[in-house]
Amino acid sequence: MLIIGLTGSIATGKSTVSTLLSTAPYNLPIIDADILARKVVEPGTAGYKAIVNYFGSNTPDLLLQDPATDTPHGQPLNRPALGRRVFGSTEERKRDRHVLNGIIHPAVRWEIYKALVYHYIRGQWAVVLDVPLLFESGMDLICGTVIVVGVHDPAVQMARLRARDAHLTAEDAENRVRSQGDVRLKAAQAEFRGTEGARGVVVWNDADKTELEREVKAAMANVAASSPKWWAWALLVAPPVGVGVAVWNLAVNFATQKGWERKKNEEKAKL
Ligand SMILES: CC(C)(COP(=O)(O)OP(=O)(O)OC[C@H]1O[C@@H](n2cnc3c(N)ncnc32)[C@H](O)[C@@H]1O)[C@@H](O)C(=O)NCCC(=O)NCCS
Ligand SMILES: Nc1ncnc2c1ncn2[C@@H]1O[C@H](COP(=O)(O)OP(=O)(O)OP(=O)(O)O)[C@@H](O)[C@H]1O
Repeated sequence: MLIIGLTGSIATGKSTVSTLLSTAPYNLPIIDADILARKVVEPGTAGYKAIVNYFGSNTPDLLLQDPATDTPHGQPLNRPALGRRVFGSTEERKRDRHVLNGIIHPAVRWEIYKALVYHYIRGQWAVVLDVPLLFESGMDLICGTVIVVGVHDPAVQMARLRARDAHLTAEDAENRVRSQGDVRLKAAQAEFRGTEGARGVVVWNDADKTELEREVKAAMANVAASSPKWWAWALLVAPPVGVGVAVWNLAVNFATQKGWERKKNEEKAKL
């Protein structure tokens, strides 16, 4: 089964692309890390308790105060309020973001592994792993292909974010954009994996949605040519070969990650 990692930066169009990939003619199953990140902090979960323990004492509006949303396990998290605690570039925000990631990411990773096994057993030829922090969390290691959805112009990204999330102030929106790496760098990292053989693919989303559909079609033609369906089924009926190929992929991705880090360090040293 081909694991297609889908990433980008905030509001660059990942969800729009994953919606396209989940419908005809692609019909791919989607594992959405944002959805899982909500599930693992629902009232009553270990993640919820850890967040309330750490952030509760100095975030007065951490929980929603609306009786309509109460559950038997407690009041749900007030996500915009938590977002104000963790998005931004001050040391305090970075530290709090690190703590929140440390609570949520291991739980999300576990949910992702469970979902991958489920789709593998069902004989899917490919599955899309929609993870905003794919590179940062190291999950690109397990992906046969990484698709980065990017926009060249940060102003377009900001305008789309503000239009979609009207409840965010300009400062909130700036903080969210600054909390994620530059999407152009992520695009370069995808290309570094190798565009031939579709290990890394970049979908630029500066124009309208029709153009985006065209970009996605071209990207998926490239991916399907590099990893045909018969190959996924061959791996399913011969598990030892499947395991061998998975180990080989991991090794290649690990070497590529190291190569990318070396390249970035060399570029930094030149400055
Ligand atoms: C802080 C939270 C509660 C804010 O929730 P809210 O509903 O307002 O935003 P939402 O979850 O839809 O996130 C919107 C976008 O922000 C970006 N983002 C989310 N978390 C992070 C993070 N830790 N670091 C950088 N960017 C992030 C992603 O692009 C995401 O798609 C929430 O984002 C969260 O729990 N983040 C930590 C978990 C995480 O890293 N999720 C990303 C996938 S694992
Ligand atoms: N090509 C486009 N033209 C116009 N609007 C677009 C285009 N692509 C996406 N959008 C809009 O931009 C907003 C952000 O897109 P989307 O939600 O897909 O981004 P995302 O990368 O998944 O964001 P997040 O990281 O916050 O989850 C949405 O309102 C979407 O409808």
